[in-house]
Amino acid sequence: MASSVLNQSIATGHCLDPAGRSHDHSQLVKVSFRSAFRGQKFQVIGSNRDNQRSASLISASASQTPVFDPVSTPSKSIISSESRKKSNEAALILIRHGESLWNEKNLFTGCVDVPLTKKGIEEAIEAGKRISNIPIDVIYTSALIRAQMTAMLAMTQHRRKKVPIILHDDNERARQWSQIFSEDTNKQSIPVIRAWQLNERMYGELQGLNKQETANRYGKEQVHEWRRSYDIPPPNGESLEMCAQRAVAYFKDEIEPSLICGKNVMIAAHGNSLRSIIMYLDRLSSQEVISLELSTGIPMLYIFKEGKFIRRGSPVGPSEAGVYAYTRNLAQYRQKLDEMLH
Ligand SMILES: O=C(O)[C@H](O)COP(=O)(O)O
Repeated sequence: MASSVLNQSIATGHCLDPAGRSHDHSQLVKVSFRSAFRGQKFQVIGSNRDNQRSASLISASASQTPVFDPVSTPSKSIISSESRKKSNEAALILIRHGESLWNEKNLFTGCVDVPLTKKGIEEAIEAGKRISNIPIDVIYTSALIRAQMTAMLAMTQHRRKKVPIILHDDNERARQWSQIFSEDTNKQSIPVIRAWQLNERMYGELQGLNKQETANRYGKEQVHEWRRSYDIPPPNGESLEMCAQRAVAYFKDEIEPSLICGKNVMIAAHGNSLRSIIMYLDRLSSQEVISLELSTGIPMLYIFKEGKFIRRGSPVGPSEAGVYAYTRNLAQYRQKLDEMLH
């Protein structure tokens, strides 16, 4: 019986990515454990905070240089390992969940856990087609079903055909009972990490109210202020600033280390938790973020390279020959996928 022993070691603050390159992360705890993905050694990088258990999870063996992961074999590699190191980059895909049943009813949703509508399901599948050629090594979702549905439905369209598997590591039994006993199956899996920190902003006493009726009752300006100001919370709810304090902190502490180690990440979350993360990525002011709106189910691509986030726009469908969102590395990944699949 595979042990899912969690061996915890305080690292020297270095994360070794799969290619053996070390990245200095002072104050980081490197925790490695044989997880539910038996046999596949995972390197769990997380902040030194007491929430090590929710530390980022990156697969240490799934791929060497993630952008070339699924089909690269040394003989076929069209980029020398040296230039790979130089060109090491990571893709970050952000996607707001598809339309939910309460979006359809125009109700304030916040942290109420409602599923997608049929249209939302279709949006998630369409989003999956748009990112079907982009490498994904780990997926983060909020703890809410509408984000998890969006991620899983989108991944049904991915051409690499790896299987996204939601990690259940809330306790030792959950870890033990969700173990996988095949190395090959592990390699064909993508860990999905659920994090409440990525939940939609908590809308307090507006949750469940109709947005139009609320505007009629309290006035359009007041509702707009609650919905789109930076630091004014709805009654007993979270302001965007308060949402950012948890969502951006989680991104920096738990997700960014995976990107630094070259892992390609998808985050499926919510309008406001993603607005707060984009505010960080694009360095928007509290004034600029007010006008930032995210549509449901539209993927946005960033490239993380040399510590910077470069916004690449929203990838159009896989059929387009040369989409502006792709970088050279991503175009080569797509080419290698084509070779593998034909
Ligand atoms: O929580 C909700 O109601 C929506 O997901 C986002 O609402 P908002 O666009 O009013 O912030």
